[in-house]
Order: sequence, then C-alpha cells, then structure tokens
Amino acid sequence: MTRTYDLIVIGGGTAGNGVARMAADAGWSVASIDSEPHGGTCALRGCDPKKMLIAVTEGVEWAENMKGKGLEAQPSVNWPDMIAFKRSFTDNMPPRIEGGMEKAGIDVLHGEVRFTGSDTIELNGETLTAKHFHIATGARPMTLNIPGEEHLTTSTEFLELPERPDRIAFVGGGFIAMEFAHIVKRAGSNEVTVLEMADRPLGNFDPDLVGMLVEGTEELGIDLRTKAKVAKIEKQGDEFTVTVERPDGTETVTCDLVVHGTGRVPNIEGLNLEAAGVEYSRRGIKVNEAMRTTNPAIFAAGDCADSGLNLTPVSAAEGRIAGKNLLAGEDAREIKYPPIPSVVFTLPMVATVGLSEAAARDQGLKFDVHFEKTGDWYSSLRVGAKHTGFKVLVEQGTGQILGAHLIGPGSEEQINLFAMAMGAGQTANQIKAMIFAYPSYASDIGSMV
Ligand SMILES: Cc1cc2nc3c(=O)[nH]c(=O)nc-3n(C[C@H](O)[C@H](O)[C@H](O)COP(=O)(O)OP(=O)(O)OC[C@H]3O[C@@H](n4cnc5c(N)ncnc54)[C@H](O)[C@@H]3O)c2cc1C
Ligand SMILES: NC(=O)c1ccc[n+]([C@@H]2O[C@H](COP(=O)([O-])OP(=O)(O)OC[C@H]3O[C@@H](n4cnc5c(N)ncnc54)[C@H](O)[C@@H]3O)[C@@H](O)[C@H]2O)c1
Repeated sequence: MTRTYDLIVIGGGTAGNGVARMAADAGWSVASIDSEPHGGTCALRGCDPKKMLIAVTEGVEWAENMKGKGLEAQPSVNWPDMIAFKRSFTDNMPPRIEGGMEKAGIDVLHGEVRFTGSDTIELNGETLTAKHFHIATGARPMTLNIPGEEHLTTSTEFLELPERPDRIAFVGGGFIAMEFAHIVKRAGSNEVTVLEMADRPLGNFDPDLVGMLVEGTEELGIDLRTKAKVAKIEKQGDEFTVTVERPDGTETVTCDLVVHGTGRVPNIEGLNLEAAGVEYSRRGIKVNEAMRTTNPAIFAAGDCADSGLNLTPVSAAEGRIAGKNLLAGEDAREIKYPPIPSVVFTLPMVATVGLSEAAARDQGLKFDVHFEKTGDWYSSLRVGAKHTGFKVLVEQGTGQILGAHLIGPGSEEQINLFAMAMGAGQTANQIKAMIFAYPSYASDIGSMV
C-alpha cells in the first residue's frame, strides 16, 4: 500500500526540520526523511561540533597569550577526549530531534529519496506520495576531478578522527581549511599545510584583515601556501603525497592526511528532480522569492537551493518562508535577507557583514573607511591578543554603515551588533550615542564608526 501525506520533507537539517514542525502543528500529515540520523550538517557535522573542538583549543590559545602574565599552566590537547566531548553533544541530537518530531505526530523515516513522479518518491523500494514536498538536502563536498581525489578526507570524517594526525594538508584555504588547520595545529600537530589556489585565503573576507589573520596563522606555525593549486594526490602505504602547481613550478607535500576544503555544492544529483518537474542549475534548485520551485507543489530551501548564502541562519530563514507559504497555499511571503553576518572561527576570528570595500567602490558609493589595528586597545591588551583590528565603511552624508569587517576576540558577537544596527538603519552617530556595558567588546563599537 502506498503511504500518502500532506507534506514530505526531504532532509532533516536546519532548512527542513522547522518546516516539518510548522506543518505538523497545523494538523497536516507529515513525513520527514533523512538518509542519516536527523540533525543535518550544522548540528552533527558542521558548526556546532566544530565549535566544541574550538572551545578546547581556545584553552591553548588563552594560555599562550597569557604566558608571562601570571598564568603558568601550559595545557595540551588530548584528541580522543576532545572528540568524546564533541560526541557528548552530537550523539544526543538525533534522538532529541527525532523524538520531538514523533511527539509532534511526524513520521520520521530514513533512506535515500528519489522522485519517481511529480507527487511520488521512492524510499527503500517503497512508493510514498504527498500533496506537497519540501526539499532541504543541503550540500556536499565538491568534486575536484583530480587524480587521487578518493584519498581526500571530508570535513565530516575530520570531525570524527579517532587520533590526531601529525602531518596534515588542507586542500583549499576557505572556511573549513582555515578553521580546521587552527584546531589541529593548536591540538599539537607538527606539520599543518594549507594549500590555496588563489592569491589569498578566504577570498570573501576583507584583504587587510585576512592579511592580519595570515600573520597570526603563520606565527602559529601553519604553512600557508597561496597560488598553490592541488593537482594530484598519491598514496604510498600510510603516507600521501600532494602535488601542487605554483607559479614557479610544481611542489609536493608529504603528509598523513589530506582534507577537502575546496567548497561545497548542492546535494541534489540523486533526487531525480527531472521526474518531479523541478528545475535546477549548478547553483542548486531553482526557487522564487517564496522558496517555491518550478513545480508549484514543491518548495526548497537551504544549501540545496540556488538562493542565499550557505550558512545555517540563512537556511533557517528560508525554511521559515517556505513553511509559511506552504501553509498559506499561496506565495504570501517573500524571502528578504537582512545584512547577513558571517564569521571564520579561527583564533583570531574574522567577521564580516555588509559590503566589502571593493564592492562599495564598484557601486560608486561615497564613504569613509575607518581602518585600524587595535593591538594597543585595552580589550586586546587585557587578553594578550595581537592580531586585532577593524574596517568599517561609513557612507558620507547619510552616516549609514555600509560594511563592517572585524578581527580579534569578541568579533563574533560585535558583528551581530553591527548587523542589528545596519538592519535597523542606525547611523554611525546613533551607534556612538549608545551606552554599552564597560569593559566589554561591545563597548569598542562606538570607537569603530
Ligand atoms: C564543517 C562545516 C562547518 C560549518 N560551520 C558553519 C558555521 O560555523 N556557521 C554557519 O552558519 N554555517 C556553517 N556551515 C554551513 C551550515 O552547516 C549549512 O549552511 C547548513 O547546515 C545547511 O542546512 P541545510 O538544512 O540546508 O542542509 P543540511 O543541514 O546539510 O541538511 C541536509 C540533510 O539532507 C540529507 N539528505 C541529503 N540528500 C538526501 C536524500 N537524497 N534523501 C534523504 N536525505 C538526504 C542529509 O543527510 C542532511 O542531513 C558549516 C558547514 C560545514 C560543512
Ligand atoms: N564559519 C562558517 O560559517 C563556515 C565554516 C565552514 C564551512 N562553511 C560553509 O561551508 C562551505 C564550504 O567551505 P569550504 O571551506 O570547503 O569552501 P570555501 O568556498 O570557503 O573555500 C574553498 C577554497 O578552496 C580553494 N580551492 C578550490 N579548488 C582548489 C584547488 N584545486 N587547490 C587549492 N585550492 C582550491 C578556493 O579558491 C577557495 O578559497 C562554505 O562556503 C560555507 O558556506 C561555513
């Protein structure tokens, strides 16, 4: 017998779970399907577990920065204990999420979904039909098309490594490579190499602040190579040789582990979207502002859609719009992205919101650039942080904040205040007039605009 639902949600991550709950709360019959235990990338294989490892390595960084300032302990990281600490969070998430869904009356199912028609899917050999579908299948590591690609360790596998490798190479110099390189270096690995094909890592972040992060990264002992395109990976016994093309010729790096950090692509190949009449491109499933696909009965959101940035809060916001329109039965709400803050959780962290200096110039905007290194500010001195600073773009005439770019401790929270101020249209003078608790990282903000 074919099971039939009002809504089937494909993907149990941030962009999917909220939609399933909204529909179930409205009395719809709902199934939520994931090929893995529910929770998705952020909670199980991304943001949250990664930041638990960073919490441990923050202890190492803190002790290093406080050396000679009265703190005498010099900690070291026990890798298996750190991974167990991470699991103390991630292991509990699927039962919590799935239990909550079942309590809400949602059928929680597992397996790889494939469309067989505009209102039917196949799951583990069974046919399921629904009036509506919501696709939230996320992203996967991109294929590099280089010899030896099969030797790459994914970010998911990295977060589960039972032992710390001593020599590790990262292919790419984006979010994943930079964050993980900082983790593993502070955890004690001797040779950590980042291989980035562009002329700088973190291409979407401010070049001046990234320059400061590069200094900090190299001081930490990470070998960061730019204009370094990985062309081949070979395995001999337990060892890998990575061949890198550089402007002056070819180099090799020998290591115990090679980690994928060259970007992620929409996870949609296996869905047979053609059968459902859902159009897509390399950027993902085509959606309108209501998050509706080219099949009016099917919505999509998050990393698998060709919509906003691939970040957790963006996935959640898109899911909310999809859910509201599903329940309304019409395109009642459009996705509107406020200024979206984004943080690279290296130590120091780099944070950004709004326009880059280059983008603001390209748009012909007239603005003042407030750029300063803040190593001699109290908030940096107090914690012994050396690589700290900001670049804030303030529009001439209006005083509007066009973009804020920060590096240093506290920047992951300061950037949210900038995002709030920008979203509310607050001017530089209004921010200066705010009274923030002192001493705090927030209390520096008035001096940045
Ligand atoms: C290592 C790492 C660190 C990150 N750190 C951050 C961070 O600090 N901050 C931030 O904002 N973002 C971060 N991100 C990005 C963030 O995790 C994603 O943007 C977000 O999780 C996307 O949510 P989603 O619901 O769209 O997809 P996902 O959470 O990936 O959920 C998709 C789900 O669909 C399932 N699925 C896929 N195909 C099928 C199928 N055919 N059938 C059934 N199920 C299927 C998958 O198993 C998965 O559980 C990070 C990503 C990674 C990889
Ligand atoms: N803190 C966060 O918010 C966070 C953290 C991790 C991941 N993420 C999400 O996951 C996505 C994927 O992260 P990522 O780090 O894999 O990708 P990324 O897009 O951040 O960086 C990929 C880098 O790899 C380089 N590259 C590509 N091919 C290469 C090659 N052959 N040799 C050398 N360098 C090469 C690119 O130039 C680029 O700099 C991010 O875009 C983001 O959406 C977010």
